[in-house]
Amino acid sequence: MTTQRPSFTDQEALDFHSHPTAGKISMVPTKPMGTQRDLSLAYSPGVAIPVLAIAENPDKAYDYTSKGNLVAVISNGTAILGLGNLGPMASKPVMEGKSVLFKRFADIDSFDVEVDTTDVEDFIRTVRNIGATWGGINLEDISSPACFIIESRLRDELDIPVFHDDQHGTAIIAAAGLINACHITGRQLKDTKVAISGAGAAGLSVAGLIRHLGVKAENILICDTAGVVYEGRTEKMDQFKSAFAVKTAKRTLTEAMDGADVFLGLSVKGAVTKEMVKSMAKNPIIFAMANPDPEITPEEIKSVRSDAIIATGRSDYPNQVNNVLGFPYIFRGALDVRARGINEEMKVACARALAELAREDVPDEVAAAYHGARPSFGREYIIPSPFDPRLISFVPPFVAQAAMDTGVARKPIADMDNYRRSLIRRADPSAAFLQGLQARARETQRRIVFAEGEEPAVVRAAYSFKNQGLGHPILIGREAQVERAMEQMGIPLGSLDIINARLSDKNPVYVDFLYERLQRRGYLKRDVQRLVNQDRNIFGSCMLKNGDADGMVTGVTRNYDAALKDAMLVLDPIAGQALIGMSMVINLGKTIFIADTSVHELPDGPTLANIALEAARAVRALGFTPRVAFLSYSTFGNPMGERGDRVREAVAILDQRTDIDFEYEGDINADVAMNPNHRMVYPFSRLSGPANVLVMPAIHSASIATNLLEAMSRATVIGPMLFGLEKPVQISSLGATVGDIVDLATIAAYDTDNV
Ligand SMILES: NC(=O)C1=CN([C@@H]2O[C@H](COP(=O)(O)OP(=O)(O)OC[C@H]3O[C@@H](n4cnc5c(N)ncnc54)[C@H](OP(=O)(O)O)[C@@H]3O)[C@@H](O)[C@H]2O)C=CC1
Ligand SMILES: CC(=O)C(=O)O
Ligand SMILES: [Mg+2]
Repeated sequence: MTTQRPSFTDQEALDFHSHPTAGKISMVPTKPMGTQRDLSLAYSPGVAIPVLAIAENPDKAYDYTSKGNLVAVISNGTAILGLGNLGPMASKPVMEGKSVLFKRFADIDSFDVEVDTTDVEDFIRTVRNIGATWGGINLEDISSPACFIIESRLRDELDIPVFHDDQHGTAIIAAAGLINACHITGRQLKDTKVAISGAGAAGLSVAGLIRHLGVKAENILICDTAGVVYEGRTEKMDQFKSAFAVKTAKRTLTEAMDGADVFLGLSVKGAVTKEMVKSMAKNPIIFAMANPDPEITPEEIKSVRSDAIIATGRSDYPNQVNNVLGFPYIFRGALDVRARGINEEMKVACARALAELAREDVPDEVAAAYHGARPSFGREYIIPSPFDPRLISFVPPFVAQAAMDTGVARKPIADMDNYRRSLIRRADPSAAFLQGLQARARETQRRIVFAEGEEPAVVRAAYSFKNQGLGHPILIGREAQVERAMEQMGIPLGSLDIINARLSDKNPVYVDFLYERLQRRGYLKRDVQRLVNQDRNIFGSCMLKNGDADGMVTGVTRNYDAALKDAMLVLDPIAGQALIGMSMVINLGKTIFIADTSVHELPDGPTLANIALEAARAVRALGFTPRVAFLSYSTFGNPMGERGDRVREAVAILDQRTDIDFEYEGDINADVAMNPNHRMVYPFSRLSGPANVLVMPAIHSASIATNLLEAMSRATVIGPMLFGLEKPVQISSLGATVGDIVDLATIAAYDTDNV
C-alpha cells in the first residue's frame, strides 16, 4: 500500500518494524534482579506477602503491583484504521504502536491484547475475565455497531476506565480542533453547520461530543455508505445511527456539504471530491481524518479553496487531528485519581485543555519537530503538536479535576500544583533537580545577565525566565535590534530590561576598573574601551564584578573556551578553589556528576585533588551527598602505571588533610566505583555506596564519557556547569535551545558558591 505523500518507502516501514528486534515494544523491570536476595523478595518466598495482602483487600493491587499505571490496548482487528476488517493478528502493529505512544507521551505502561473473535458476547467475556489486571482498558479499531455494545457493557461490568479510543479519543481531539478553527474563523458553535462522512465509531462519537459542546443537533448531517442519516431512513440503520438521524430533505454527502461550514471525515480515503469542497461556505473547516489516507488530500482542497482551514489524521501535513493527542492524557488523568470510568465531563475538560494549549507560544521541542519553523496559533496550527512537552503536565490535571468534580475519582488529588510538578518529572528526569533550583531562584529573585541579548533564542529565554518568576533578566544588546526580535516573537516591548554596552552610563566605570586590572597584562586603555564596548561577555562580567547584576549566562554564539576566557579577563577563580566544569548525568533514576569536563586539560595530582574538593562542595550545595571516585584505567594500583600515578597522588593529598568531610576513593575503575558487588573484592574500599561524583583523570576522558552516556543510553545531561568563579557565570553549548539557556540561567541564579 502506498500513501499519498510518502516520506518513507514500504520497505523502510517494514525494516523499521523488524530491526533491530521485531516489533516496537519491550518490558523493563523496575526492581533490580541482581542478587539472591532480590530474587527471594521479587519471587518466592517474598512475593507471598503482597499476595496475602491483596487477597485480603484487592485495592492493595494498586500499591503492590503495576496495575495502577498499566493500560491494555485491546482489539479484534475488525476496523483497523481505515483499512477495514483484517483480523486480530494484522492489528498487532497498530496496537503495539498505541501501547508505545502511551509510554512515550504519558509514561503509562501498556501492552496490546489481540482477541480472536468477532462474536460480541465472546469478546466481552474475554476482556471482562482479564479486566482486573489493568488500571484501564483502551479498546481500539473495533467496528461499529459492535464497538458501542462492547464498550457500554464493559463499562458496566468493570470498575476501571474502559474507553474506546476511536470513539472518544477521536471526539476529544476533533472537538479541540473545531473549537479553535471556529475561533479563528469567527464562528459560534451554536450557528455552525456540520457535515460528517462516516457514521461509525469515530463519526457518531464526534457528533455526540460536538453536540454536547453546543452544535445544534439539526445542524449535524451524518453520512455513511447509504448517504445522509435522516429521520425515517430504514436502509443500513441501527439504534446508534438513529440517535443522530435528523429531519432533512438532503440525501447525499454532496448535498450535505453544500453550504456547510465544517466537514469532518471519519470514513475512507477518497470519499470527498473537489466539487463538494467548492460548494462549502466561506472559510470552510475541513478535517479529513481517515487513516492512513484522508477523504481528500490537502493539495486537492487547496487547488479549489484558498480560504479553508485543513486538518488530517496524518503527521506529514500541518494540523494533525489524531487521537494520539487524546488517549495518553485522558488516561494519565484518570489513572492518577484511580477513576472508576471516563465520563463526558472528563472528555470535555480534555478537549478544552488541548484547545487552550494550542493558543500558547510553542517551546523549542515543537519548533524542532517542525524543522525550526516555529509554528504559532493560526490556520496552520489549530491544535498542539504531539511533541509539545507541556501536554503531559497541562492536560491531565484538567481531566483529574473533572473526575473529582463528578465523583468518579477513588483517590482525589489534594495538591494540584504538586501533581502538575510530578507530571513534569514523569516526562523529564532532570525536572526534579531543576524544580529545586527554580524554587530557590523564585525566592532569591537574582538579576541575571543574558549576554547575547540580540539572539532570538536568548530573548525568548530571558522572557521565559521572567515569566516563570525565576528572577530579573537583563539583556545586553542594541535596543532597536532586541526590540525588533521581541516584536517578531510577540513579546511586549518594555517587558525586558535591555542595556546597550556602548551607551550605558556604567561604561566609563567599567573601563577604568578593567584598565587597572589589565594595564600590566599588555592592554592599552583603548583596547579595554573596545572590549567593554564590543564584547558583551566582558561588559556582562563587569556588571557582575561591580555588583550591578548577580549572575550571567552566555555561550550561544561563541565557543565555550572563548566565552570562559572573556569572563576570566574580568573575574577571578575563588581563592583556594579550583575552577571546574561539571556535568550532571541522570539515567534510570540515578544521578552522577562528572568533573572536570571543561577547564583543566591534563590535571596533575594536586589539581585533581582540588577538582574533587570543588566538585564535592558544589554537589553538596546542589543537595546531594558526595561520594567521590578518582577514576582511572587502574584499580588500587592494578595495573601500576604512569597515568594512574597522578590519580594516586591526588588521593594521597586528600589523605594528608584532616578537614575532608566527604567519602572519596581511588585510583579506581568506573565499574568498581559504580557497582557495589565489585567492591566486595576490595573490602578496604572507603566508599559506603556507589560513587556519584566521578573525577576524571583528564578532560578528554570526562568529555568522551559524558557524551557516550548521552548517546548510548536514555541519559539526560545537564551542563557542563561552571563552578569556582568569584561570580556565577554559566556557559551554554553553541546553539543551545531556549530551555537549555533558561536552565543555565536558573543555575546561575542558584549561585552554589553562596549556598
Ligand atoms: N484521525 C483520527 O484520530 C482517527 C481517524 N479514524 C478514521 O476514521 C475512519 C473510521 O473509523 P471507525 O469509525 O473506527 O470505523 P467504523 O468501521 O466504525 O466506521 C466506518 C464508517 O465509515 C463509513 N463509510 C465507509 N465508506 C464510506 C464512504 N465511501 N462514504 C461514506 N461513509 C463511508 C461506514 O459506513 P457504513 O456504516 O454504511 O458501513 C461507517 O459508518 C477510519 O479511516 C479511521 O482511520 C478513526 C479514529 C481516529
Ligand atoms: C488513529 C486511529 O485510531 C485510527 O485511525 O483508527
Ligand atoms: Mg483506531
